[in-house]
Amino acid sequence: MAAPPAIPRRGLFIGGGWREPTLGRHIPVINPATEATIGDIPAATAEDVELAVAAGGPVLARRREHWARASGAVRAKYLNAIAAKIKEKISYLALLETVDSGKPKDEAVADMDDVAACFEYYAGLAEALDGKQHAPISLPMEEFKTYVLKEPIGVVGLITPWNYPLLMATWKVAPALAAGCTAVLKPSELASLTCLELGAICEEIGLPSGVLNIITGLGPDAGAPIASHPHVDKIAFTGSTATGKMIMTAAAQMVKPVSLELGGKSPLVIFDDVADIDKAVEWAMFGCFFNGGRVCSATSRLLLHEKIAARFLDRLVEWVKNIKISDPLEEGCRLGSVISKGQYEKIKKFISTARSEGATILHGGDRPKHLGKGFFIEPTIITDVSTSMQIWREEVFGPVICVKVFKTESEAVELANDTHYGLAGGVISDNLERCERIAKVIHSGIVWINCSQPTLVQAPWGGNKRSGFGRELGEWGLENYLSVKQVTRYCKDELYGWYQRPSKL
Ligand SMILES: NC(=O)c1ccc[n+]([C@@H]2O[C@H](COP(=O)([O-])OP(=O)(O)OC[C@H]3O[C@@H](n4cnc5c(N)ncnc54)[C@H](O)[C@@H]3O)[C@@H](O)[C@H]2O)c1
Ligand SMILES: C[N+](C)(C)CC=O
Repeated sequence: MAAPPAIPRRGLFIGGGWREPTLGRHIPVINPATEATIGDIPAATAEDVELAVAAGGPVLARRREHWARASGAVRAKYLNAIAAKIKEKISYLALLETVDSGKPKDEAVADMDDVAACFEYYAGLAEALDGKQHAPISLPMEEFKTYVLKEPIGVVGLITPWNYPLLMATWKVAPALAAGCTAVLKPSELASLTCLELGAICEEIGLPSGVLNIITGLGPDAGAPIASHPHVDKIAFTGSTATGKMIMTAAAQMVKPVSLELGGKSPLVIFDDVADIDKAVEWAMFGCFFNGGRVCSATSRLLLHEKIAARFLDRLVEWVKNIKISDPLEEGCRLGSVISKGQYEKIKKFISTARSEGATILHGGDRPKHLGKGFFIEPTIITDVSTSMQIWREEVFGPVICVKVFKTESEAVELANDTHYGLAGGVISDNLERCERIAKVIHSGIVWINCSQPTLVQAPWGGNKRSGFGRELGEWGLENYLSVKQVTRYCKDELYGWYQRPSKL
């Protein structure tokens, strides 16, 4: 088993340096796999948000202007330097995230790889942005010439969740900085350690002070003041639909743009023509048990064609029994603990409600017998589910999959779309025409064919309906932080000639 990492004690990262929170409060950091308190993080309040956003006053404003006016190529140098430092510290950061969140060490390493790749990708887009400035607009007249500038939106507030702590922050920080924005990042109070280390990395590479500020603390105390701050020009939020609504309400008071990446209850439809059942089973598992199911896009509603349902479920149970559930620092762990006691209790309640509503717990549903301590829950498969049940309708955000059986393609589509959410969906079939047909009619921002969950930094990410709006990643991620300015010039020597020239007296 890997040795637990040393936990650094950090302050808030404001204006390029570290500060104790104004009110001196801290939040304990609990390793959810051992229940031990391993450190603490600062609990910021509105006073600290004020410092991060505005208290730098004119000096900070000048620095921000400097960052905004720097060429994309200059900003790219800093982003590449951050990526290089992440790579240098990858094992340490991964271990830190493992003990902070309970996710398996191997998954944390993969996340840190993605973090570095995301900074590198947006370094590339920052450079390319220089070449896209002054793009001419074709006009049907000669007296005007128009071009377009893409300018940073300004100061952005980035509020992020605990499921992929540093990666979800990076999806926002990297494009925001690439665009020339300055940012205040507020990670989740349940997993902030690696985001604070990002502050240390910014310090090490000499990122101009005030460009990225990192405020840790509780949502209502440290997140809400960012959302409602008059000098924060945009909010990018990833988290629950309930919090997303509050953020949108606060931002609306100042007509502040928001992008919202919210929850999901995504379907995975599996047809009877799959020749290789094990291949489909593995994707179904990846879709809902990877990262302990704490994935916004988890395909947590499994739809099985009636002809393969029994065989598929037998095989799924066999595979699931084979998952190594252990302290996430152990070699080969594939399911760690959930994030907190609160989340553990919430997931147990989902399972007991499903049981009391008449569903069958086909597998799992409890704490694994070999683990006496820590917030562990077995991978859980729930069958005999009806569409009115809570387990079908609400996001669990844990290792719990619910199953329904269908007879026809149209019934499968109807069930797949039977949700207020619209983040992702998947279809597995050996008939590619059928897959393409279904990809078109699933109401979601992402559709996977013959797989579930691959996430590519180059491709757009985001949802419809109550899963939010706006797209992260790819060029869409950069556009989130850019404002488009039209510049139009009148270029004839003569008068425009609409009004009559007064006579010269
Ligand atoms: N769509 C996506 O890409 C995506 C990705 C990851 C997670 N998620 C969603 O995130 C949720 C899980 O994350 P969570 O439990 O951390 O969500 P959450 O909504 O509880 O918290 C998210 C962030 O918002 C902050 N916050 C809470 N109350 C606030 C308030 N009143 N004002 C401002 N900020 C506030 C929290 O401190 C945290 O930093 C799930 O619903 C999941 O689906 C979505
Ligand atoms: C996209 N992903 C899976 C990395 C994060 C969503 O929760």
